[in-house]
Amino acid sequence: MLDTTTELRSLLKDPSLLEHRAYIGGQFVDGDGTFDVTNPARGDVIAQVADIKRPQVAGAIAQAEAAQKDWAKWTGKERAGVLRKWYDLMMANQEDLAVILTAEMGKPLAEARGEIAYGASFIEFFAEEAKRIYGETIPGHQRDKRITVLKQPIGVAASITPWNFPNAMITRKAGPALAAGCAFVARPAELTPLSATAIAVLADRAGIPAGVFNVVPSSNASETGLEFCENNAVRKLTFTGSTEVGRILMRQAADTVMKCSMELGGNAPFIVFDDADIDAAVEGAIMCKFRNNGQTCVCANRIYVQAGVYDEFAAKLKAAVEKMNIGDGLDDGIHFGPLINAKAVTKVQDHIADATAKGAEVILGGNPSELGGTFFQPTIVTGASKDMLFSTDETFGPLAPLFKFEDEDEVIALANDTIFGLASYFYAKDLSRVYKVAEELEYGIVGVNTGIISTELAPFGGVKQSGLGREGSHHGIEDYLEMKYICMSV
Ligand SMILES: NC(=O)C1=CN([C@@H]2O[C@H](COP(=O)(O)OP(=O)(O)OC[C@H]3O[C@@H](n4cnc5c(N)ncnc54)[C@H](OP(=O)(O)O)[C@@H]3O)[C@@H](O)[C@H]2O)C=CC1
Ligand SMILES: O=C(O)[C@H](O)CS(=O)(=O)O
Repeated sequence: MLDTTTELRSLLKDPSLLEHRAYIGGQFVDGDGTFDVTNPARGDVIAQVADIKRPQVAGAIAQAEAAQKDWAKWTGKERAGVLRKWYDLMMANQEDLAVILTAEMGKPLAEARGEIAYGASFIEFFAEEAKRIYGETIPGHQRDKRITVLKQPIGVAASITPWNFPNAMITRKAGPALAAGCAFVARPAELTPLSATAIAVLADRAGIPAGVFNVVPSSNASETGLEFCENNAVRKLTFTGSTEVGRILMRQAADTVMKCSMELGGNAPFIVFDDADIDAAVEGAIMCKFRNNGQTCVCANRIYVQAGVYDEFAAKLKAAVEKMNIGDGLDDGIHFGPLINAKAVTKVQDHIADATAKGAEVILGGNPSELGGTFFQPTIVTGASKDMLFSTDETFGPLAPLFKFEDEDEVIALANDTIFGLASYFYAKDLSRVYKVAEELEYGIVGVNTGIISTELAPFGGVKQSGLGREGSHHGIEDYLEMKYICMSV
C-alpha cells in the first residue's frame, strides 16, 4: 500500500513520469494552486497537481490553435512517424504507467497493464490511419465542372474524460485527433490526472510539436468545460462520462454549434440462454461484470438467465467469484481493488438495499469488505426484478443481479427496456437464435459468447442516450475531419 509520493516514486523505474505539472505549449507549468490526488486503497495523498483555472485553459487553447496550423501541414506519413514513437514509448514504459494508474485509480496492476496496452493501441492504430485520409473526385454536373472532395482536420479538439480508464479514454481520442492533424487539449478527471501528465511526458519525448498535445488538470471540471464550449477556437468536444454530464456539455456546446463526440453511460444486459455453454457464460460474466470492479460503462449491469439453467448458472457463478481476492491493486493476485470513492460504495449499497427490500436474495457478499475504506465484497443477488434500481440505473460497482426469464421475445424486450444502448452480451449456440437476438438488441455493441468486446479495431460507441459517434476502427478518425468540396470550372 502507498502512503506518500516518495513511496510511489520509489516504485518507478523512471520517476520523472510522475509529473504533477500541466503540459501547455510544450512546457510543464504550474497552475493557480494545486489539488490533491489520493490513493483509493489507502486514502493517502500521493501527489499535489497543478490546478489549471480558466485563464490558463484559454491559454492552452490559444497555443493549440497556433500549433495546429503547422501540424496540419505535416504529411500523414510524418504525423504517423511521431505518433508511432509515442506508442513505442508508452509500451517501453508500460510498467511505470501501470503503477501510476493503479496508484491513482485503484484497479489491480494486471488490469492497469492491460489498460496501458489498450490505450497505446489507439495511438498505434491511428498512426497508421494518418496515411489513409482519402478524399475523392466526383464527375462534374456540367461539362466544364470538376468536383474534388477533401478531408481536412477540424482544428482544435478538447477532451473531458473519466477516472475509470484514465489512460485509454484520453488516447482513444488523442490518437485519431492528432492523426487527422488536429491539436488537442485534454482535461483529465480530478481524481486521476497523473496518467494524463505521464503520457504528456512521453509525448514531449516523442517529438510531438509544442502545443499539439496539451494536458490541463483542474479541480473545477465545469469551469474547464465552459471554456472548452465557449471558446470559438475549439471546434470539437469529445467527452466520455455519464449521460447526465454529456447532456450538460451538449447544451453548452450548442451555443457555438460545436461538433461533439459523446461516450456516455450504459446499462448492459448479459443474457444466458438455455443452450449456452454455462461454464463459458460464467467465465464471461465474471470478466464482463467485475472488470475494473464493475466500474466500466460496458460492464454487465443486468444478468438475465433462462429458467432451465438459472440455478446451475447461479451456483457456478457464486463458486467462481468466492475464490477471487480483494486487496490493494499494487499487490499480486488481486482481482478486486478499492472502489474509486465513498460515493461509489454508497451507490452499490443503495442498489443492494433496494433489491433486498423488494424481494431479492443476496447469495454472495453484500457488505463493505473487512479491509475497510472503499473496499467492497463482490456481490451476487438472485430474484432480481425490473422494479429494482439496477434495472434502470448503472451500478458502476461489483454487484451482479440475476434475473430469470422464460423465452427469447421476453428477454429481448427486457434487455431493450432502457434509455441506454451501449454494450450488450449473450451466450447461445443456436445459429438462428444468435442472428435474431444480435439483430434485435438495440445497442451499439453486441458481444456473442464473449464478455469482453473492447478493441481499437472496432467502432466503439452507443445508441439512444449512450452517446454520439464512434471511437476506434477506421470510422474513428472521421469525427476529427471536416469534408470540403471544390467545384472548379475548367
Ligand atoms: N461510454 C463510455 O465510454 C463511458 C461512460 N462512462 C460513464 O460515466 C460515469 C462514471 O464516470 P464519472 O467520471 O463518474 O462520470 P462523470 O460524468 O461524473 O465525469 C466524467 C468527467 O466529466 C467531468 N465533469 C463532471 N461534471 C462536469 C461538467 N459540468 N462540465 C464539464 N465536465 C464535467 C468529470 O470531472 P471530475 O471528475 O473532475 O469532476 C470527469 O472528468 C458512468 O455513468 C459511466 O457509465 C464512464 C466511462 C466510459
Ligand atoms: O470507460 C469505459 O468504461 C470504457 O469505455 C470501457 S472499455 O472501452 O475500456 O471497454
